[in-house]
Amino acid sequence: MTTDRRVLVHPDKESLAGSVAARFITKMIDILDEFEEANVVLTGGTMGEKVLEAIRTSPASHTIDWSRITFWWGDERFVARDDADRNELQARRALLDHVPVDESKVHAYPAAGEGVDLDEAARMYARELAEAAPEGKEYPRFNIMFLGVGPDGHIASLFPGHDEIRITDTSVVPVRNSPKPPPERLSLTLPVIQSADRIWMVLAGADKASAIGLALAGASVDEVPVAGAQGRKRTVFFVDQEAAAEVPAALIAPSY
Ligand SMILES: O=C1O[C@H](COP(=O)(O)O)[C@@H](O)[C@H](O)[C@H]1O
Repeated sequence: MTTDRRVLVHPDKESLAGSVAARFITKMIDILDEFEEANVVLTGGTMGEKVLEAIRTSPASHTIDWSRITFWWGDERFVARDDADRNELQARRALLDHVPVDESKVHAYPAAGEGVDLDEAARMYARELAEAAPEGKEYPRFNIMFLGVGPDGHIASLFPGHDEIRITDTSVVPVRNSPKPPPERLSLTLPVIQSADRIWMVLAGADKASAIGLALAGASVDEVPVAGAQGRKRTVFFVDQEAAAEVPAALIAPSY
């Protein structure tokens, strides 16, 4: 894990989404030059969806060999598969339904109403991760993990002050009583998040400013979960100007 965290500030949501999309396409081409297969973790949330739309509409999106990317999600709302709240549905509509992915490599969480309860759903996703992992590991090596950040500092479905943020002995947790609806969710745990090579956080809006400010000022992970989001190689906050309002100037890298 590296402690180096960068903050790249963009004028608005549109330029932020476009810039992350361009970086994603370039980085994926590099990764797929180096490795046969890549693992990417998607996020729900407003900016997560906007970034996927920007990747889809980029004239360069066809330069990626989509069939060599395995997709995972950092978290999921435990609702019916066709519920508009579902992160999987949002990502499919924004990107996955429009590019030639290999459907066997799209690993969505189980959905509610399909005969599996929340606890079993968490165990099933943990097994899926383990089956795709290198020998002796519990989950794949994630090349890029996208994360959204809530106004309360939550990442994936790990909320401040809730037990799940402290769980380290499993890769996937069932979440009940989420402070943000819907109440039942599934989430990767913090050790899995911290195992990613690159964590790319995408967030915009004034309501996110204090979460990112506190995280970078050294708040505890228990109080502000995003403080614990650090990848092995790179950790980048892609933000708009409003979300950057409380970031110390010294931490802001030029973005172009
Ligand atoms: O519920 C969730 O919220 C966060 C952030 O969402 P936003 O709309 O405030 O950007 C997201 O990261 C997470 O994946 C999702 O399940």
